[in-house]
Amino acid sequence: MPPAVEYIDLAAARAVRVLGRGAMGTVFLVASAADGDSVASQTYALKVFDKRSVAAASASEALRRARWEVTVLETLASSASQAHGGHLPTLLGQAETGELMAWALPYCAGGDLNELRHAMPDRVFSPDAARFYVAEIVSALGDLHAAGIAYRDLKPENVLLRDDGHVTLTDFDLSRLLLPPPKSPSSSTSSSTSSPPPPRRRSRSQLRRILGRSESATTMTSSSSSSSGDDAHNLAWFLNRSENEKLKKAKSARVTPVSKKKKSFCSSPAASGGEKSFSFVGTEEYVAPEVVRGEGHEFAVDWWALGVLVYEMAYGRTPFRGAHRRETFRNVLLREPEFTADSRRRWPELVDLITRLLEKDPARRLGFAGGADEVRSHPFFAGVAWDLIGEVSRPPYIPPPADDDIVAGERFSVVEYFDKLHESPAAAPPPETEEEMTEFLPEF
Ligand SMILES: Nc1ncnc2c1ncn2[C@@H]1O[C@H](COP(=O)(O)OP(=O)(O)OP(=O)(O)O)[C@@H](O)[C@H]1O
Repeated sequence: MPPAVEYIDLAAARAVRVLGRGAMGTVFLVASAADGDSVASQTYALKVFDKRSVAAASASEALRRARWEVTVLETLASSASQAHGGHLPTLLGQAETGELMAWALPYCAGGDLNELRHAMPDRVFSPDAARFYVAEIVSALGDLHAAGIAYRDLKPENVLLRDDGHVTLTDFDLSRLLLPPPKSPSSSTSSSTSSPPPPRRRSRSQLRRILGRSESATTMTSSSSSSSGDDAHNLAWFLNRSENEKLKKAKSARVTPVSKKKKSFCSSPAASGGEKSFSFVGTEEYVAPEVVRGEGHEFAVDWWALGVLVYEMAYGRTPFRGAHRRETFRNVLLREPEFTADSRRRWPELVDLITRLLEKDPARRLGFAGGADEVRSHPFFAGVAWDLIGEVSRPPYIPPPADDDIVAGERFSVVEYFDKLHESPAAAPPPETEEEMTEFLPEF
């Protein structure tokens, strides 16, 4: 792990390229010339929120959200819970000026799990490859939950691959601090659990408003329903990253209707200390039924999202996706995931894992009672050396060594990049309108 640093001199930060853009900002690959031990001599990802990029009415909320992400990363840094292999990012440093807020994270050279899936034959992972990645994600979620953080945005695009091929979760602006789950003495099954407190359901009209809020479909490119062949390890063409960029799926639509106007059905306890959150956030294909229903939710939403993710890894599509949001949510509430007869016969443990994670009643869901330990003890993971995961297990795919750009490519100033955007407004992305921003704002 690179050493933690506390301060980044933004004026000196030189970027090799833009790694990605999201609702919260632009992520740069920074690889400045070596000048000692400072962060400026390292290669790292710098996430930058431009305070000028949002409409004034939304600026304070957006800034609060950026700060929240840094707070979560700081919480992780001070948490002793990363016991199973360090699959959560290390906050390397941060900086803030009048215009920009920035924080540095280790650079993940291997892209994300969604890109990698698209590089697979039939766009699905073999059960062995899936087991490797899912085991590391379970470890990451276990560490997060132990730190009292519900992730609430698990999806393949947020699972990044480090240069050693192991995974790191990213994007914590929708995360929520809750009371950590009590330690379970054993990995008991969910059937022995008590029921959760009485749910606070949405009224029928509130539910109708949510279901009817948008008819736009998410963008998914893969529709294969066959399971992986044994050649899923053939990743040769994935090494051609520029080719792979063309296949990158558009980010799944996020669901965060939390504008002030809509708070009537987003009432929540305080940001920390509450055992449940009532806000309505996530990405629609991964959102758990209790979130759609407006019941209080907690760590179990992450185990639901894991079930969706495992299904997608195995089948090349998410299990509940409808033609539009209303249909997706209806499917989440009412439909059971479909499995091919072939996969039931060949990989019964995988099918059982998905079925138990996609249990609609959170109190009966795998992981609800016994947390990550309960998930780890599922037969699908038989043989996984949990204590050594991240150290000795061999990733199915190792990204190529640092590209030439990092070693000798041109650099540009991060500060000037944003200044230029605002000098020539035509080149700048339009500021978010208040309505657009309401899609992104987490409730605090
Ligand atoms: N540490 C990293 N290493 C390499 N690439 C990264 C890293 N962090 C982020 N990226 C790239 O930048 C993109 C945007 O990052 P991220 O998802 O954190 O931003 P965001 O603004 O929070 O996005 P969202 O719209 O999902 O909230 C990612 O999809 C990924 O491609």
